[in-house]
Amino acid sequence: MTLISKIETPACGCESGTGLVSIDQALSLITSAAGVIHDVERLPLAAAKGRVLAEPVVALAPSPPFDNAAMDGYAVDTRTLVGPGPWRLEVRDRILAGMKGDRTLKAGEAARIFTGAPVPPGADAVVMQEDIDRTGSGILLCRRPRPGMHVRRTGEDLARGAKVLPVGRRLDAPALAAAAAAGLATVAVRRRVRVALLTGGDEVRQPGQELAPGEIWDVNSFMLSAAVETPAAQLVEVAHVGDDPADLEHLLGRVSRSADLVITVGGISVGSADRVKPTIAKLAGPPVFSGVAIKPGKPVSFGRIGSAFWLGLPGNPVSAFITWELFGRWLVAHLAGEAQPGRPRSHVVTASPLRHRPGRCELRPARIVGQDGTGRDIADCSQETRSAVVSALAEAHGAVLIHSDVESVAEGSLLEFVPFISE
Ligand SMILES: Nc1nc2c(c(=O)[nH]1)N[C@H]1C(S)=C(S)[C@@H](COP(=O)(O)OP(=O)(O)OC[C@H]3O[C@@H](n4cnc5c(N)ncnc54)[C@H](O)[C@@H]3O)O[C@H]1N2
Ligand code: MOO
Repeated sequence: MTLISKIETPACGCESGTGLVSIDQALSLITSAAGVIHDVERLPLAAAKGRVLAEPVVALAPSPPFDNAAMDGYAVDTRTLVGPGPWRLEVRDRILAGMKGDRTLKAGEAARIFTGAPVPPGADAVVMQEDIDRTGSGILLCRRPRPGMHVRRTGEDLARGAKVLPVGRRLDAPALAAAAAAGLATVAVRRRVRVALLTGGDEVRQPGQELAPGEIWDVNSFMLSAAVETPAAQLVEVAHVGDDPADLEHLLGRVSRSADLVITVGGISVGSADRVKPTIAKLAGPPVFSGVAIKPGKPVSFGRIGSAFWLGLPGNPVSAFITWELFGRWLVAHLAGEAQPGRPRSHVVTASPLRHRPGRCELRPARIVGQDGTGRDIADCSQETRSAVVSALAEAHGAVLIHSDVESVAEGSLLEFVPFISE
């Protein structure tokens, strides 16, 4: 079902007796719980980039709307070229893109024509200007053109009424091109998913502030704000809360009334200061899942708070980023109504042998460093994933997936690759 599930065999071990769910179980629990946000808005095409269609796009007119030249050259009627060539044709008319071009071509005539200009009545082919010889006021054709040559036929791209884009299609550049070619001025799209991002911890200060002993600069709010905000998802609140559970409870209660998705970062592990899960339990009862057999990111959890969904990411920045990429993007794509959430599967070969401690499936940040002789990407990564090493993240193009039961990966082995998305 998912890009991960196809490669994750039952022997993977993610499921085995750990009290944690597998990656695939987590994705499927998210899919079952997260319904599409049904609110729809109509936007001008220019404002719809990255949004998800709530109604199909249907062509209002054929595209192209008239037969037109695919090349700069001469419009001719192949039916009037009798006998063996060469044929001399007198050039009448000069038809540029945007002109009517409605004068009928007569036998023995050609019309000068430019790319995109309407092919005049009577003509059935366009000969490239490179393929003729000019002779005074005429042209000399040495080779017989094929009927239809270099003519873009009315409706050959889209017929009137053709279904161009389905509900659930994200309006990327090619989809916007298709909607524009279909003649739509506006499109019906889902409203943006409203996301609240709550980071935590008394030790966290803003970059630039002086650090007292034991304090660190905030990484997560910058990293996740940048990752979360997309055309389909809108950050409605970014807030930091200290370790006082009462503050967290108050904030969660408030943002869960205005957001569709509340993301907490940190405070989700087992320490006594890790107050997110008890607070969520107090406010909303048990989560849908609490912990995934994945490294990094084991404590990642998912559930509800009131009418909002809750995604609890671990505080270690690498763990937070990987779990966002894997589970957060999946969740947002479902809420946004994307018909095909997830990303195309891809595989890479490893640049060097890898060691792995069996237990959890690992997503190890990796950098594409070249291609092998068969064109496959070669991924380089370190011998371990360290969940607080942010510098490794900045160098990575994505993460390789190492199965939980694997102890070593030989150089050149094929591994699934999860690219990091930058929008
Ligand atoms: N006894 C156990 N300890 C831990 C376990 C465990 O199973 N048993 N799991 C470890 C794993 S795995 C992870 S991942 C972390 C997750 O911890 P939390 O989600 O509770 O996160 P925190 O403790 O709040 O923070 C972890 C780490 O990240 C730093 N941090 C937090 N916020 C930020 C921020 N905004 N910017 C930069 N760095 C941040 C924080 O200072 C900590 O160093 O738990 C392990 N422990
Ligand atoms: O699962 Mo944690 O993210 O390894 O540090």
